[in-house]
Amino acid sequence: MEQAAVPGLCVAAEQFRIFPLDLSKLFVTAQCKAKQRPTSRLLDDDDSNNDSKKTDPQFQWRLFFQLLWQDIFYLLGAVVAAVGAAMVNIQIPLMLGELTNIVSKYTSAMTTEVADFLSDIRGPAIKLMGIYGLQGLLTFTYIGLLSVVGENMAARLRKQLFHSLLCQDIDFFDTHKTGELVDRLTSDVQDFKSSFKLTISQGLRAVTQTVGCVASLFMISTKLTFVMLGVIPVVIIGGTLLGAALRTLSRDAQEQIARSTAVADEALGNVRTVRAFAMEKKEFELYEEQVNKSSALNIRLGVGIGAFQGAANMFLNGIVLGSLFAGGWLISMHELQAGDLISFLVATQMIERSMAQMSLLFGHMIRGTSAGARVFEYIDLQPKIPLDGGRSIPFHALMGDIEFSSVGFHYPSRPGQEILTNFNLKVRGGQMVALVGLSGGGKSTLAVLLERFYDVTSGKITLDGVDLRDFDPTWLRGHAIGFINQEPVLFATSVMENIRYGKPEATDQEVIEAARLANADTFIRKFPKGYSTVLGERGVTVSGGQKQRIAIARALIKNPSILILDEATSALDAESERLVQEALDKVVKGRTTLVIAHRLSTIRDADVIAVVSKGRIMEMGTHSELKSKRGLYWELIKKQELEEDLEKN
Ligand SMILES: Nc1ncnc2c1ncn2[C@@H]1O[C@H](COP(=O)(O)OP(=O)(O)OP(=O)(O)O)[C@@H](O)[C@H]1O
Repeated sequence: MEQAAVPGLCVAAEQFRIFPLDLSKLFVTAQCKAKQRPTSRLLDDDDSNNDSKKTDPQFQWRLFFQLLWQDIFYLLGAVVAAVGAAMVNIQIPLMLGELTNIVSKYTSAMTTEVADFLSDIRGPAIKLMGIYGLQGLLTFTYIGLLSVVGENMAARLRKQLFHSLLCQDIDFFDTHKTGELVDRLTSDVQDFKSSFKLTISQGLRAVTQTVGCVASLFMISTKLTFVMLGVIPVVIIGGTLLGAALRTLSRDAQEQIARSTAVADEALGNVRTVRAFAMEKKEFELYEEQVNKSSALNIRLGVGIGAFQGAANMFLNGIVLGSLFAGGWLISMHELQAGDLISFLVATQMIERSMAQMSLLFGHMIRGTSAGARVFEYIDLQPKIPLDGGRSIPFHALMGDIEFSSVGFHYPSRPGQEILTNFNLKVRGGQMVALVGLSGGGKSTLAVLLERFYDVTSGKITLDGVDLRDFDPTWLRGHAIGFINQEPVLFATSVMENIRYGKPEATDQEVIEAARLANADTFIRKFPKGYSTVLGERGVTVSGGQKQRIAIARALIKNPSILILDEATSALDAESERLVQEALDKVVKGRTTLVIAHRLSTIRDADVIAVVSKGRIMEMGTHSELKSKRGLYWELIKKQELEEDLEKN
């Protein structure tokens, strides 16, 4: 009887190598991953960042099931295969016990016939091989099917979310940082997908295995099982307390990493500003400070995980030793066989592993559902101004008459600050109206209202007598109005594609025509690859004046009836300004044009000049009329002349 335990122990040792229990993963992967939101110099929070005041979004099961519905058969297949694999797994300890009993029978000196051994072992060995094979097949099936479901779901989520974000009102982008939105598209979708896959695969397996193995333990030996169950509460309490402390530490460490990443992100993203202010050393010091804090926290976490893992391993090995001791005692009393003890030990290991997985999964599930809730929140968000739908006027019939009638407006993000109050302005079709005035008076606001980036809060704006809100916004922005501002943004693609952005169906010839009209053709042809030259990120590889003329070509290619020029030349040097102004003079002819200008010299030829201050028109007339009045316009002229004199000297 004493000899019989030896081969059993060898099998047990093999089994323990199959199930290594790496507890460090429990904290590293289950930790609450802090969202890496830019913290702007770590101080954060202006009125545009009101996230901290918002409550956490709720997980929306309706959207979740809608998302899954298309892959329901794959999902059901995966669930069945995962549960099947777990049930097959439960058989393994019992089969190992059976094999051990046969092996131990031949360790006694009386039975040494090889033929007998082979015939005894053949049946159980083939059965175990079959079980291993089936388990492998089922594992392959559920992992494969879950990958299909998970990836399909993530792709659908990303597409729906991106579409929904693109459709949001402009005021949504006033209050949400780009980094946060990109974060939802990338890491939130990723977190949601991974935790979904893990919950289905490992969660179902772990629960089934735990229940099945506990039942097996009772079947093998009720006495030994009760001894085991007696120590489990101690493990759970100890593990929970230590685990909670380590999780907090882990979360702090993650948040600290996010903080240091935000510093690097901001510095690298704004490297030109950093260079211009010679702030490299300061930025490095800021980053160094954050990285040092993060490294200190991570060292503490590492030491904590080491201590926990050491204690846990000691405890788990103690359980093995205790089971061997108690089991051996039962064997000596002929109440248990060596094979049963092996079955018991392997089943115990399986339960430990399954429980460790469940605890790990709990963290994943929390993280996954909150990531999913954040994604669903924006998918479900409806914009107030739709992207399309409404009237349009054929190009030849559009007169371009614009009227602001008693318009009142405040930006949705700042309800307390009235920008326009009872604002009235009439622009006849084909007329050029210039808006001038002190900074912050509301000139650009008039332009964005005309583009219907926002809706007026009172009064109305009409185009050819029709309320702007009745028009199809896509037609309005895509065909009727061309907008050129001080800092146009170009995309990191070829010059040809950048201009074609204004009219996706335009031919190469049309693009070249638009570039010619915008005085851009000559310099584009001088680029190494002409119209195929790829511009750098945000168009940084062209000069300000060139960028502006490409932007003019892009606006012109849609042949808009109305042009809005918002300080289109104010960021340029004298020579570039001359070239751009020349281009603009050509293109404004025959179009209703709203010019917002600081340089009064550029708007002398405007049909009407309106002086805007504090959301109202203070004076209106031609250049010479306003000049002779010696009012606010005259003051502006004097101020500008003074500034120009100062600049020259
Ligand atoms: N997106 C926005 N959200 C909230 N407030 C805004 C927004 N854009 C502008 N404002 C505020 O509206 C007011 C009017 O700004 P607007 O840009 O229309 O003035 P402006 O006359 O064009 O000034 P400038 O000549 O300096 O460009 C300012 O007080 C500004 O701070």
